[in-house]
Amino acid sequence: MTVTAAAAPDFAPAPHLALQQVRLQRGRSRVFDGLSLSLAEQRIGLIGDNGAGKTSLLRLLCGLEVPDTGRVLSQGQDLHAAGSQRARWVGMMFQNPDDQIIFPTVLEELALGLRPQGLSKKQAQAQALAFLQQRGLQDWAERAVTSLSQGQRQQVCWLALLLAGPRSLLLDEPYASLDLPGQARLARDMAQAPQQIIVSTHLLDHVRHFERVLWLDAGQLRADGPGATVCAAYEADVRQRLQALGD
Ligand SMILES: Nc1ncnc2c1ncn2[C@@H]1O[C@H](COP(=O)(O)OP(=O)(O)OP(=O)(O)O)[C@@H](O)[C@H]1O
Repeated sequence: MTVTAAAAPDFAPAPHLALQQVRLQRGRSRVFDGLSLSLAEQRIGLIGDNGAGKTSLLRLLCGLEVPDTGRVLSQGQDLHAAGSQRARWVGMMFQNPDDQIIFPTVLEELALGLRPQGLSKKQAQAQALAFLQQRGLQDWAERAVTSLSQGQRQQVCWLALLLAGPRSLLLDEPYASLDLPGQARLARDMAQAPQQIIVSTHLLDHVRHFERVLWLDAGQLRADGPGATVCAAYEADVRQRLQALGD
């Protein structure tokens, strides 16, 4: 059996997420105050300082945060009204793998993402095993997630998302714990994935070549355009701020 990630994508030709006048309060922070965005490109980067709102934006886009006012749409449909169908539209790889992984073994975790496609537990586990075998990772199938390093757990999260194959993949700091080979593997997988990918990162070289990068600054869109242009503008701003501090 050949199992490719996202083997049966159900996305329309142009995956399209959108925020309409979104206001979001998290704790005491007013994170977004009327943010509107249309996200149609295949590769979108999110950059900006700590606390700028990158994770909050990704959480809104996958339905983990509900806006206080405004709407989040996927292909024109309200994300929050979609219920369980949402898992076929968007999936997120968390910054901290322990926020994502639910099951004790790698195989069970990977199989979970296939269940929304209507597969039985047995069918899902068989597909997940075939997927691991194709990648030479069959030894991982029965391994306890707790026995994996942080970077290996992050890899499991990526594989689970890739296998589940929603039409938009949201990655929050996916490179944070990966070694250099792991980063290269992830970049290669991303380049080959047919889905829309939105990735938040502080490692600008991973998004500099993207067709679109958003620079978030205190919940506002500071710049929006081709990766090379927006990354250069952010770097220049950081240099200027450091100079002003006398560093
Ligand atoms: N669980 C939470 N409860 C309350 N406020 C939060 C919570 N998580 C984030 N915030 C606040 O929301 C704002 C945006 O945080 P967010 O995590 O989206 O930023 P970020 O750009 O992803 O930062 P980083 O680069 O550090 O990951 C910050 O002011 C932060 O203090």
